[in-house]
Amino acid sequence: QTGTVAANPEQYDQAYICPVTIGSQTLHLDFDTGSSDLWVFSNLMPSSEVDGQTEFNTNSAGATKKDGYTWSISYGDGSGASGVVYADTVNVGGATATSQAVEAATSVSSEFTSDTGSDGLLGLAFSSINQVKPTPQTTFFDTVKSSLEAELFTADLQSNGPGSYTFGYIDSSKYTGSITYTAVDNSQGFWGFTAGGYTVGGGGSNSTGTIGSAIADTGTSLMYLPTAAVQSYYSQVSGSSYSSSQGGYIFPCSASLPSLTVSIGGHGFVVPGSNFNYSPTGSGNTCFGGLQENTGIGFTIFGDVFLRAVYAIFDETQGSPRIGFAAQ
Ligand SMILES: CC1CCN(C(=N)N)CC1
Ligand SMILES: CC1CCN(C(=N)N)CC1
Repeated sequence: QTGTVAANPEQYDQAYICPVTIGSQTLHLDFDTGSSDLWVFSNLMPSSEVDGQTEFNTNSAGATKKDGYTWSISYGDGSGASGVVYADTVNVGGATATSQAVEAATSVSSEFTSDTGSDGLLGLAFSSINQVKPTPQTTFFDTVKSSLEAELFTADLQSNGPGSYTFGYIDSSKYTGSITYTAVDNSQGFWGFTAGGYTVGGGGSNSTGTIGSAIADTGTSLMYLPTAAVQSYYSQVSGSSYSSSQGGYIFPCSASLPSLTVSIGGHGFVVPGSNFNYSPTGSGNTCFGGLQENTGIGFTIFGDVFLRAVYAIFDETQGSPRIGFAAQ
């Protein structure tokens, strides 16, 4: 089997939300290659924590409670959720898991309550970091992968318009040139890979540094690189500065933004300058940069700002996992 589903950007491309059918309900979930739990708003939550989201009905005929199973998850930005566990049929664009662990929330943090476009998350990192106790559950991809035409999924994220995720096949209309594959280190549960050198702007203002280990993360909006690369980038953006009040680099919204070329698997991938204007700060006609320092996160993250510039293939067809990137 295969699946194809639209990836709809929230405001400022902050996250990508996809329709998922669970039993007879359709919920809109944030697909996240940086976590491994499929959790949903549910009828078990206090109404004070729900602001229009669709609630998974744990009383529906097809939902089977997994007695004694609970979950609790917290994300890098301090948000979090917790609850209990059911098994139900989950269909993502035609790819169907007949008995998938669906983590029904009994409580969510305010960040999720106010994220009115999202009814929960669908984790696509490795099942080794699933947060269900007493027994971790498999991700949707792990549950269905043996039944897919090919054991892979792909991400084509777009700005301000629908992109797509596919399960089980590569859509050759989504990229140009060839796919460059590189090995994945999943020892921490993420789609980890090694990135090489970088160049700011097309003018050959070559860098001397290399980026090193990184993760490909659809659930992170921005791109977080080592300080040296970030300082090198913003040194080419006139009027840019680090704003402690905004919590990152900002610049005049009218600034001309250079591209950033990153070498992965020996191929240079170009992120256009426009990708690095993330959103207005709301003050002084300054804008918040889509490239920020990785200090404090503990990971170099190739988030949506990078992933919008490529077609990404999350591939387990070779036995050990690999990730592929192609220009688009
Ligand atoms: C390493 C962190 C990256 C951001 N996260 C995520 N997309 N769920 C949390 C883990
Ligand atoms: C990876 C997750 C981080 C937390 N999120 C949020 N605050 N809306 C959702 C995505």
